[in-house]
Amino acid sequence: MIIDVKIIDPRMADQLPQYATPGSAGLDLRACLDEPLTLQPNAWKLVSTGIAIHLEDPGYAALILPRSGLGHKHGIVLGNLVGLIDSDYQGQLMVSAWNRSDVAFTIAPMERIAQLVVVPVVQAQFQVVTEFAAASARGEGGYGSTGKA
Ligand SMILES: O=c1ccn([C@H]2C[C@H](O)[C@@H](COP(=O)(O)OP(=O)(O)OP(=O)(O)O)O2)c(=O)[nH]1
Ligand SMILES: [Mg+2]
Repeated sequence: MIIDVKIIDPRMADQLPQYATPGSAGLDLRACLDEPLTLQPNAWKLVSTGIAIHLEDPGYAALILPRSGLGHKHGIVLGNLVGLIDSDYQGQLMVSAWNRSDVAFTIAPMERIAQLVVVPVVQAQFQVVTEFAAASARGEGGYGSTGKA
């Protein structure tokens, strides 16, 4: 799939998001910073990526997800937990970097801080009913109704 990308910060021209391996699902996003950014414990900051994408087709969206190494080892996750990029969004991709740890962490300029996953999307339409046509095995059960183990 080809996605239009706009380079907002010229430093990103030769550092566009890439799949690290042939089987990667995520494209690493870099922190387009002028200087190192220190996030104190429990601080969060919106970080520019220096690029914009336009998916255009409403059959796609992109998700911004944490990188597992940064999240697990350093507590650097996302302030919005998951970022959803709409197919019609044309602005700069932004990463809400949140230091959920109790140790300060410094993000270096151009460091890979999160990853972008392009996913298919179905836009649903609602049809109002008073009863669902067929009873399911689950019915209204939820929130652990099937037991613990
Ligand atoms: O981590 C993120 C999340 C969102 N966005 C951009 C793309 C997305 O299409 C737009 C709106 O995001 P969302 O719909 O999640 O936010 P909202 O609070 O509902 O804002 P809006 O009223 O603009 O839809 O912001 C980012 O750049 N990074
Ligand atoms: Mg929205």
